[in-house]
Amino acid sequence: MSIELTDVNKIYKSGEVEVHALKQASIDIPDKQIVAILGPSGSGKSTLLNVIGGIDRHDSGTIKIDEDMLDNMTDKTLTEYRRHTLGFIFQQYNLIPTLTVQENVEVGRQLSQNPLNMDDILEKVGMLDKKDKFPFQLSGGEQQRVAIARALVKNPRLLLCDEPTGALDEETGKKILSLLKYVNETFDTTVCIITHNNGIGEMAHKVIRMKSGEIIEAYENEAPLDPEKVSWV
Ligand SMILES: Nc1ncnc2c1ncn2[C@@H]1O[C@H](COP(=O)(O)OP(=O)(O)OP(=O)(O)O)[C@@H](O)[C@H]1O
Repeated sequence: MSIELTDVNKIYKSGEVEVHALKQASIDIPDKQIVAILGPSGSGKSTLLNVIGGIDRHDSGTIKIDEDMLDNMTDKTLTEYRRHTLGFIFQQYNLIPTLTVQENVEVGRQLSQNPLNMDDILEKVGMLDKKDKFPFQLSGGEQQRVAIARALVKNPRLLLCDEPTGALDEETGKKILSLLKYVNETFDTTVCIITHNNGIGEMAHKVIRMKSGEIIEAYENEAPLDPEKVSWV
């Protein structure tokens, strides 16, 4: 799934104060790539992901996802787009504490018209043998695997990840990155990863660097590193 942003602006207003969270952002993300979005806190990374994911609307400019323009999509079409095309993964996993692993993943499956087989996905993320456990019985890395399974079972063409390893230690974080790479290669999923960790840029096909709402740098990596080999900062 390819993504093309042209001169995208997003301004948040609270009272008299305006925050220009995205300033004339233009970027191409080719299909089937892993993209790392880097930048300091408040630089606009989540805003960029949220407008691409149709969670938030941009104020001006154009966003094209494959051949579809998000700009004038009705709320209904945007909901369909989020439901059928996207998977989201967050730093805090957002699992439902009263549901088992299997039941949490079932929530994702129910949202899709074209879901993948639940046990296959649980096996691929290494959680099949723990499918009857509750989130509190799992480590952070295991909970993130379940969150990835919940996103993947929908069979999304685009996976949007906001600090997916932010709560994890280096060893576990690298395992999660390896899983994202595996997902990208196995399912041809385009994967966008927001991170403070510059090392994650080393495994991406493309790196986008943001500062104060602007995309200040974007480059392709000739030879993305294996996730196990990236530096961890
Ligand atoms: N809903 C909102 N209402 C008002 N201002 C917002 C809102 N969301 C974000 N902002 C502001 O927009 C700017 C960009 O925020 P954003 O969350 O996109 O940055 P970020 O790079 O993802 O930061 P972090 O790494 O801390 O998550 C910040 O100044 C933030 O305070």
